[in-house]
Amino acid sequence: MHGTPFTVAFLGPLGTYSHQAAYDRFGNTVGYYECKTITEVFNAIASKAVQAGVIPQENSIYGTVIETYDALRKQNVGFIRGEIVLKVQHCLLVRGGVKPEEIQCIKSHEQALGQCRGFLTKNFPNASLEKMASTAAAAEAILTSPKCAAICSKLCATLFNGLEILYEGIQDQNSNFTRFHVLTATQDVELPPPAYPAPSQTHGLVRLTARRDVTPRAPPINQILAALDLTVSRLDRRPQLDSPFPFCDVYFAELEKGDSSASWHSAVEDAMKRVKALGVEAELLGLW
Ligand SMILES: O=C(O)C(=O)Cc1ccccc1
Repeated sequence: MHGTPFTVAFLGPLGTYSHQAAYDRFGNTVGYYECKTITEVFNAIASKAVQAGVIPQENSIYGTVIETYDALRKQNVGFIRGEIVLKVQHCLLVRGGVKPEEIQCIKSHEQALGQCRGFLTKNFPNASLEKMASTAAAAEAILTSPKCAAICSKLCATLFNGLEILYEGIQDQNSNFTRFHVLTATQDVELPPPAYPAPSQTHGLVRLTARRDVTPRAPPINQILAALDLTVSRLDRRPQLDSPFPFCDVYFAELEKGDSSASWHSAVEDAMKRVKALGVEAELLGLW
């Protein structure tokens, strides 16, 4: 008898950077499940329609992927189990034969539009910019919008018949990397081993919520970080949507293991206990 094949959700369609990142990690050992938005990837994991998902998290030029952190504010959002870093080289694609001077609009994912802002301002100051759900969705859309171009990967020129590359390497810095998270519904879902040697666990993500409606004298973030007393390698902040007070935030502290030989999991659990003793909510969103 065959079990359910291990299936990985990603922001589709085929040809997105998320697809490439997922393939780099899982290769042809798993089934794939295309989603239309990043939020849909989170939903597919939470509803157990898939066993894992790949989510873009940050880019070295344009920074945080906002939709990802907004989703990470929810309860039972899944658990981060790994990361994939992908080198990103953007191309400008058009329908075959379209000249640069004919381009009136440029479509892509907001991250890609942001990563190429300098190029777009210099070369297409009058074109309108249209945010799409993904880079490959933009490539697909220009098949039926001849006056538009798409920012996407070179791979899309092969995947979508009738498109050609007008410019290559158009992002504002030659060095451009996106980091993706591998998510499962819970910590105990068994992941297929990566083709490369699995790195030992050195990262953690903790969500920190100081609730002024519950604890009016909620401590400021510097006191919360001092109580964590671990290396915080990255800190993100998004508005707390259900707070009756304006300008209350949720913080996401990415932790990095130091030299200590103690168990990383228990070091993070102990740090969370110190934070909770201040009356602050601390939830573990990932260990990898
Ligand atoms: O739209 C895509 O291809 C994605 O996977 C999101 C994204 C967009 C731009 C750079 C990295 C990831």
